[in-house]
Amino acid sequence: MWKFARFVSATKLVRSRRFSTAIPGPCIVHKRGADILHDPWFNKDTGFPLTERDRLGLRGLLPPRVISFEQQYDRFLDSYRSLEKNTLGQPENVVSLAKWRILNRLHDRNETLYYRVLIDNIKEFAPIIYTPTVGLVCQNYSGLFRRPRGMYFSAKDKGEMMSMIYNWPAQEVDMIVLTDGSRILGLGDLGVQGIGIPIGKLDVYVAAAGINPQRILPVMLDVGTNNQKLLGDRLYLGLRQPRLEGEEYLSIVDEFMEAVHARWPKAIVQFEDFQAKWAFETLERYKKRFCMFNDDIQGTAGVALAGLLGTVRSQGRPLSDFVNQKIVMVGAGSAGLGVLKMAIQAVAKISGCSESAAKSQFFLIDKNGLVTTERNNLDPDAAPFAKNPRDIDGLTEGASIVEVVKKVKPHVLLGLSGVGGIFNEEVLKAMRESVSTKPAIFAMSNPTLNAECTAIDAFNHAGEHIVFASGSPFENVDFGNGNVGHVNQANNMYLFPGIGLGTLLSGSRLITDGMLQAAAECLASYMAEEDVVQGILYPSVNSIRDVTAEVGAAVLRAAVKEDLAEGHGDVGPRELANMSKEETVEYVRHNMWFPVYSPLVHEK
Ligand SMILES: NC(=O)C1=CN([C@@H]2O[C@H](COP(=O)(O)OP(=O)(O)OC[C@H]3O[C@@H](n4cnc5c(N)ncnc54)[C@H](O)[C@@H]3O)[C@@H](O)[C@H]2O)C=CC1
Ligand SMILES: CC(=O)C(=O)O
Ligand SMILES: [Mg+2]
Repeated sequence: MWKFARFVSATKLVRSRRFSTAIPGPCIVHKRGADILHDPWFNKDTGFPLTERDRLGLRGLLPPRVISFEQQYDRFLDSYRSLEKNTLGQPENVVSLAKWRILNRLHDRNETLYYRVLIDNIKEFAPIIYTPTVGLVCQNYSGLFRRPRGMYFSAKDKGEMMSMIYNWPAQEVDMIVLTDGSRILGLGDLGVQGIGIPIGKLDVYVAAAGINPQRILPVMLDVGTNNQKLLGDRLYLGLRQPRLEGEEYLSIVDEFMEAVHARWPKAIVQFEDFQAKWAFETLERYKKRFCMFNDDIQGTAGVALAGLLGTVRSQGRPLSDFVNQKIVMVGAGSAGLGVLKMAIQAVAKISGCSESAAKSQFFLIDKNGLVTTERNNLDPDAAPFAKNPRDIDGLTEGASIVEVVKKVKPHVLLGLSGVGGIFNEEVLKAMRESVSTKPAIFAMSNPTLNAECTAIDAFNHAGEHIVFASGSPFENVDFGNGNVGHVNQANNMYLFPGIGLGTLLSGSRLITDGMLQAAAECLASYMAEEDVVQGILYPSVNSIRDVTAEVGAAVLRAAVKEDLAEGHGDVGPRELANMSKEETVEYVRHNMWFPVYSPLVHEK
């Protein structure tokens, strides 16, 4: 079988220069000829040196001229730029899908070049392989489908998963992203088409955390769909049946988790884009049994908390002032409730008060308005955050967003509702009355059209002095007076890669609240004071590998502190425990996979 460590020794050598001349270690390959050209992991296209063409039976299968990696890289970017030029003026969706296609074709053909292009240009390509374009790809998946990527387990596979898991060709898997397609971004139930999300998230894992792409596995758990349009679509590729519910549903997820654990006991499973009820239920069910976390609940919470603490700093106030910040949360689903829970824990920790006392500053709104204890059929997951009518003078059960904002005058208005434009002009103008010197508006829903407001509307209506963050990227806003409104991207992509990598390198078999809190605290303290006072709460996506190294190290050290670190590869728990903070960051950085062509050596 394949050898997996081929790039590790070369990592350091290559990082220092864009195209190093240092020779990386060899890679053993067990195939020859056209089979190599058709394997995107080994394929170098026209980059195979002549000696390698001879050794591997490739002579005559390629045009004679050898093209360097650097030339291939430039050639790809040139064709990408021509595509941009040729599609000028066409509808945005058409252009985005064309860009996704060209990247996807490279991904299918030559992984080394694909990931190199992605890593070097992450800010430009993240919106294509991740939000917002990945949403469009999921919506059009059945039509775009050319070849499978990842694994598909369906309700029809019940009883077979333990053997099916061995159909995956790689011997080792470190990172799995799993979805059931029931809540894809803010786009709802997309059934099997949601596979685009695990694929996109794992691309971010490779780019940001340097997880070896041979050790990743995107997974779709197809338990049916309740999306009538898809059920009636003749091209739909998933099971044509309503979603399984109750014990039937859970037995499928159980079987999958057992199968993964049996083959790869240390693989980390990231649950992604499950509808809220199953997101919460599966997290409680598995978090003490398997190495897993829910990104929408836990990753988002950490990123949002870092942003909320940033807004306190941006007001020039000490972090201890977080306890006095009034926060209106719009959206009581997996993401919104996850954020509330973590933020309330932070207030309790900072102030030393009980969690129930810490709740007083938070107001929760869902599709039926302000959530209070007077609500009929109050969702049990939201119940702990429901307001007692006695404590909300002048507001009643079901009050609208604008009513709550006008009355509370919050420091922060945070949207995780999935409803585009819900922070309308009236709501944004009401934020002008905020008690904060720098009111903050977080429109965190994805993709772009589902954002609660646009950046332009936020600055126009709420004022140029606000702090703004969105889940999908927007351009900074030019006020035309020499000033610019900075747009932050508040997206869990700043945390999940570090959570995964830190856990992997620690060798922990669980992901604890302590490890997640360490990740959030690390991100919260990442930005320098001079940036934060200008409303820059998160680093540029361009520095995502640096952020991930820090976050990964924080997670690893938390695992060591909790005595959960069993070590990874040759590095045992004692060595991990003896590393200083700086050494841990360097260790994490050093273990990031980096794409370069290695000499291929054939072995039978
Ligand atoms: N920026 C980021 O990193 C992340 C963003 N998200 C985004 O957050 C959104 C929500 O995700 P989940 O919580 O998992 O979804 P969900 O479906 O579990 O929850 C949505 C919530 O919004 C509420 N809601 C719906 N319509 C509303 C309205 N008109 N007014 C007020 N509230 C309304 C619902 O009652 C529900 O409580 C999605 O768009 C998702 O893409 C999710 C995770 C991370
Ligand atoms: C970013 C993300 O995880 C979501 O929108 O669901
Ligand atoms: Mg998600």
